[in-house]
Amino acid sequence: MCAARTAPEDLTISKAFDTQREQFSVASEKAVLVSVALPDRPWANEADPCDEIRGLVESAGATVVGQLTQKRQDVQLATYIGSGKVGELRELVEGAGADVVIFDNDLHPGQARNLEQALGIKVLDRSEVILDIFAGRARTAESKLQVELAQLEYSLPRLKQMWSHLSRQKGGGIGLRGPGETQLESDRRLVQHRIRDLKHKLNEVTARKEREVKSRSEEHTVSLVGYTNAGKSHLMNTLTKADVLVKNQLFSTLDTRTRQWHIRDWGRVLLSDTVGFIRDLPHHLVASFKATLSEARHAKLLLHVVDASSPQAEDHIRAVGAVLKELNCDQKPTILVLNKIDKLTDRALLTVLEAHHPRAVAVSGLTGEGIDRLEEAVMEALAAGFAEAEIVTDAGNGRVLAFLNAHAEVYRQEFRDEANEVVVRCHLPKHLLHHIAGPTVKVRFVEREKPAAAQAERESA
Ligand SMILES: Nc1nc2c(ncn2[C@@H]2O[C@H](COP(=O)(O)OP(=O)(O)OP(=O)(O)O)[C@@H](O)[C@H]2O)c(=O)[nH]1
Ligand SMILES: [Mg+2]
Repeated sequence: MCAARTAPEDLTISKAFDTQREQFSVASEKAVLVSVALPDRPWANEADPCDEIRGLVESAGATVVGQLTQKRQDVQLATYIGSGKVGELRELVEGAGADVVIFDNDLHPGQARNLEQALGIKVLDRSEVILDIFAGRARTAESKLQVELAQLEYSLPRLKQMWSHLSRQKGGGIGLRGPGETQLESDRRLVQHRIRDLKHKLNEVTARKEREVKSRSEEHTVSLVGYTNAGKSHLMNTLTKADVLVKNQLFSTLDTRTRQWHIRDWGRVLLSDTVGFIRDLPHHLVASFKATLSEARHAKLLLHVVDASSPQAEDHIRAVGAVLKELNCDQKPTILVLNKIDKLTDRALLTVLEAHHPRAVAVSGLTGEGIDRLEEAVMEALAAGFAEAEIVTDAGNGRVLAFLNAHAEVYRQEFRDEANEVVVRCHLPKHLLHHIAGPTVKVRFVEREKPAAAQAERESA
């Protein structure tokens, strides 16, 4: 339920939110990175443990001025890293004149607060940086709502830390006493109120999107999913001759784009490009982006794009698998697309990936290599849910004839006057067959026939 909002509350919350955005934003700041390996969260790249967080921080607009790494058996409750390392970090921060420390790990609000007290500058974690990038890139009303919701849900348990920041900046003490405590309570209520309001708005967007997506349920819908920067948007442009944004940065795409893809000998497919995933994607973001991800959730087929030239390709495949599971998409027909093969200096890496994923298709969105094999694999996968059929029914069975004309690809319709029946030769989704079942309907499965239009196109080529 969403209570009616009043204008002044709106004003207050947006101010509080702006302050919080400012606190969490790292654009044009000098950052020191910290990456901690734990037994259940080892480094993806031992040779350069800060590789990914550096990419994220630079994508957010900050400059990296130093880094600190440590392997630990467990987390130090108060400050995540031990007191010796905190001292080392303080020296690094002072020496480099840093404005912010960014952890590649997720911190509890109390840990961030304690670290800020010890270091004297702001301390952010990986999720906050990802949220900051999303906030900076959100362009449509929908993605702005989604990002704001994710940020507020993330910030709610951290409001106290935010207020201690403000009180320190204003020359006050660190602890929250008296009026600060009251303000904290009222902010908490405002944030909760705004969260309810945003959820309500987003539920409406999600419901509308689901209706739109379902109205295309008879179409061949295919979604590109994959790790951020894997080349999804580039592949979309190559396949559909579209012109969507392609950039060598993390999270270029935040909104879904759908374009027509004409596959030779098959026909039209609707291809969607969507937001990229990353390991440990903040849970709130996945939940908030449900509307944007609805194309992927309802697609008949997923193309899981991976940057095969990355030494972390297997980690990326696993991380994407985890997000797909969270979206209940892990049982969907999926083709693994090993992209950027033009970039591979050592083709042995591709051989290893292909050995692990024998059904994967290797392509280059850049040079077009392998695209014909990808088209074949897509046709094969889409055809698995379809049947070629010859359907015989009474000539007067208008319901079945209308249904077939609306939902199937009808090649021929032949009336047999002597038997007063009609034979329809068509291609249709198997799950629709039960809609036409009845005592006067006979279905016979036959060999696939090329669609007339595709056949003509092939002959003229
Ligand atoms: N060499 C090479 N580079 C590629 C290929 N495909 C994409 N790229 C480059 O990889 C970078 C990322 O490409 P995008 O298509 O924006 O990646 P994305 O998966 O859509 O990324 P997000 O939207 O951020 O999730 C760009 O610099 C592309 O030019 C490829 O096949 N080969
Ligand atoms: Mg993209």
